[in-house]
Amino acid sequence: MNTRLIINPTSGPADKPDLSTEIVEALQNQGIEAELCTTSPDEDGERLAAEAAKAGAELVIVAGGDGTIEAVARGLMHTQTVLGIIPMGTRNNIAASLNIPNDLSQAIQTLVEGTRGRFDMGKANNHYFVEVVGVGLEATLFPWGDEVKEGIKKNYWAAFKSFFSGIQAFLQFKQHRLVLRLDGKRMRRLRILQVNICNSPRYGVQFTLAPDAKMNDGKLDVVYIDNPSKWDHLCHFFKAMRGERLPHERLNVHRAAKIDIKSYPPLEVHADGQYLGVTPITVEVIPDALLICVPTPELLLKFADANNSYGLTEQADSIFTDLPSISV
Ligand SMILES: Nc1ncnc2c1ncn2[C@@H]1O[C@H](COP(=O)(O)OP(=O)(O)OP(=O)(O)O)[C@@H](O)[C@H]1O
Repeated sequence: MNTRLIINPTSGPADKPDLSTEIVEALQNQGIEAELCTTSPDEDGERLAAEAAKAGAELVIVAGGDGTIEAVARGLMHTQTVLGIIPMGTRNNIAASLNIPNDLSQAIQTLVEGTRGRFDMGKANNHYFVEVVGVGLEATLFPWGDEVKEGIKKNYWAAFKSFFSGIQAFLQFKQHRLVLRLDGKRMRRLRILQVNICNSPRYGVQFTLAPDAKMNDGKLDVVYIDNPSKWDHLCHFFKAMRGERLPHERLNVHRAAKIDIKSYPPLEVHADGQYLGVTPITVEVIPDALLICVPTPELLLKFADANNSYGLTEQADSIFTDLPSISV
C-alpha cells in the first residue's frame, strides 16, 4: 500500500527522545513500508500530506502532537487518503477524542486492525480546525498558555513570568455582551466570559469540555455559562480537566451546524490555539471531511483488557463497525 509517514520529531515533552527509528521499525514489523518525511518549523505537515494525497497515497500516518495532526488533517481534507495517527504529543487530545491509544504498539495495532470512518472538521471564518473554537477569555489567555508550555520546555523563569502575566489578564478580563445565533435562529443576548464551539470532546490542557461531542455527528457543541462569576468559570474548567461537567443552572450546551457570534466590544477568537482575530465570527461544521483510521469496539476491549492507562471516551459505539479494516 502506498503510505507516507509524517513525523514531528519535536512533539511531546522536552525530554522525549526522537522515536523516528522505533516508529519506522515498528511499522515495518507490521508489514507497513512507509515513505518517511519529517516536519520542520516552516513545514507543519499540511503540504506533505496534501502532496501524498495528490500522488495517490492510500494512507498518511502522522506521528506527532495535536498541532501536527491538525496540519496533516487539513492537507487530507476531502480526499480518499486515510489518516492514521500515532500520538506523540504532550496532550494528545485528538487521539483521545478518537479513542486512539497513546501506547505506540497499540496505535500501530489500530492502523493494522482498525477501521476507517469519516469525521467532521470545523471552519471558523476561513480557517479549518479539528478540536475547538474559543471566543473570549480563553483566546485572550492562549498566548500566555503557549509561553508557559514553551517555557517549561526551555526556561522555567520565563514560564513563571508568563504564568503571572496570564493571571493578571484573567483578573482584568470583564464579562462581554454577546449575541449567539444557532443555525440562523436568534438567541437572547448573553453576558459571558467565554463561549466554546467544540468538534471534539477534548482539547487544550486535556479539557473535556464537551464530553458528549461526537466528531462524526455533523454538529458542533456550543458550551457557555451565561452571566458567570470568575469563580464559576474557574470551577467549570477545573471540572472539565477532570472530565466532569459543572452542575450550574446557567451552564448551557447546544448543538448546531452553524454558529454566528457577535459581541460588544469585540472578543478575541482562537481555533485549536491559533489566534484568528476578533468577533464577529461564523463557525460551521464540515461534515465527513476526513477519513481516519480508528479502533473498532473489539480492539477497544482488547486495549482495555491490556490495562493501559489511557482513558477511553465512549465514542466506540459511534465508530464504524460496518467498514472494512485497512489492509497493509
Ligand atoms: N523539526 C521541527 N523542529 C522544531 N519545531 C518543529 C519541527 N516540526 C514541527 N515543529 C513545531 O512543532 C509544533 C507542533 O507540535 P505538536 O503540536 O505536534 O506537539 P506538542 O505541542 O508537543 O503536542 P500537543 O499539541 O498534543 O500538546 C509546531 O509549532 C511546529 O512549528
